[in-house]
Amino acid sequence: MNVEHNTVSLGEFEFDCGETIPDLEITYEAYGEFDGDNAVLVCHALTGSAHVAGRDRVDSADQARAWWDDIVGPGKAIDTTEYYVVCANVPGSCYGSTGPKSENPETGEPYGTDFPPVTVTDWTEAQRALLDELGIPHLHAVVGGSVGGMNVIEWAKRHPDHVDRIVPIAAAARLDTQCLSLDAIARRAITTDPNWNQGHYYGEDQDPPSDGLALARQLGHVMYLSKASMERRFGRRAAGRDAVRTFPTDAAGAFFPYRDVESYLDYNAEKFTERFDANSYLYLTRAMDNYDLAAGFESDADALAAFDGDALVMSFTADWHFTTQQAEALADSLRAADANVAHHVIDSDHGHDAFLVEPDNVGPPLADFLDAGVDGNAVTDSVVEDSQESNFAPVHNSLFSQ
Ligand SMILES: CC(=O)SCCNC(=O)CCNC(=O)[C@H](O)C(C)(C)COP(=O)(O)OP(=O)(O)OC[C@H]1O[C@@H](n2cnc3c(N)ncnc32)[C@H](O)[C@@H]1OP(=O)(O)O
Ligand SMILES: N[C@@H](CCO)C(=O)O
Repeated sequence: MNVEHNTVSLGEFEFDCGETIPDLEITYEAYGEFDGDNAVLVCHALTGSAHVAGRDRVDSADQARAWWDDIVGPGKAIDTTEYYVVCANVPGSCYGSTGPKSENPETGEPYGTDFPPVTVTDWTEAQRALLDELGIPHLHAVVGGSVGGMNVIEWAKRHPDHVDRIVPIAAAARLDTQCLSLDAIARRAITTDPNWNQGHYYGEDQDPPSDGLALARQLGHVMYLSKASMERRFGRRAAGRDAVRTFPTDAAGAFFPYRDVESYLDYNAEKFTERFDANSYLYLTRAMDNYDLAAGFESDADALAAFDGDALVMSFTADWHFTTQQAEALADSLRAADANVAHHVIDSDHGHDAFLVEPDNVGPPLADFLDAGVDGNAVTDSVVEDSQESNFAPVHNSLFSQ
């Protein structure tokens, strides 16, 4: 697979908030050959990177490495022998693009929390500027999951003439209140860690706020799983004898079992603190929380009114972070905007991260949609019940199925 891995300087960048930095660098990866009209932009999720595919390419255990390798590659759903696939690390992140841990050229020190607040709009405009730099005026499609799906719909809102097809997966026009509250608690875990130091913890003699970041991630990780899958996978059982608690407990606490689910969350949180920057976690969760498709317009449909391409909205039945009903509301707004829309509901009990780990379910409709739009063979359009009390099961999925 032909892969470019580069960091480009986009020069002075004005953020949505009005602040500027003298130079925004964007790290991106591109796969395949550009033929003028085959570009597909992939938008990564909260803690993802530009490294969307090619698991064997670098020796790293980082979970953000090749995070959609089952979906992107030669002969895969986003076929790199057919499409020129670009994925860029978003501003504010910590995987190469400029963010809080980058050096502020004015001080020679890391920006820390002097870095301007970032929004999903900033990510979209940075991607637009990157594509200009790469000589790509028009996109065949923009695809992304989770907050990457918000990034996708922001493309349809801001650059409706620059993209033919959009695929927001496990996404919504805005986060619900429960998720906002969990994100706020997660940020509090970071900012109350004594090592956080108002976001200036990058000195050689300083430790990062790893305890706060680990807690924040554990809250996030629970949001990405479902009640049923956690029950099935861990139940109430105690962790194996080899499991090691990663934080101290008291003598009374040691009387009770260290549970398998705790071990799982602890292990993954520790791994996460090795790969992600706490300030970036603050910045990117705020961008996600702040996102509101209707901002500046009367409604979501108004915000999307200029987009008349094809849209494949994909959702998962057990995703409570971005529910199937929120996805249906987004699909309805796209329908009202006269786009060709299919809402493909995947019956899965994995939860939100199903978009990362169920390539057999995600791949076929995605591949067929990229090829033929909403008329693609594996693309279905499900009717979703309106009620908050429903179990989100699709009533039928026949409109576009064979
Ligand atoms: C674009 C992006 O989204 S990049 C970020 C990717 N997503 C995340 O990081 C979200 C949180 N992570 C996850 O949900 C998962 O790790 C995923 C989605 C990345 C992968 O899911 P799966 O393939 O099902 O992995 P699974 O959850 O089984 O295991 C994850 C790790 O926990 C370990 N683990 C599993 N059970 C236990 C347990 N009881 N105790 C301790 N560790 C455990 C596994 O050995 C594995 O370790 P490894 O990463 O060192 O190989
Ligand atoms: N688990 C994914 C999706 C979060 O929305 C991530 O960490 O990026």
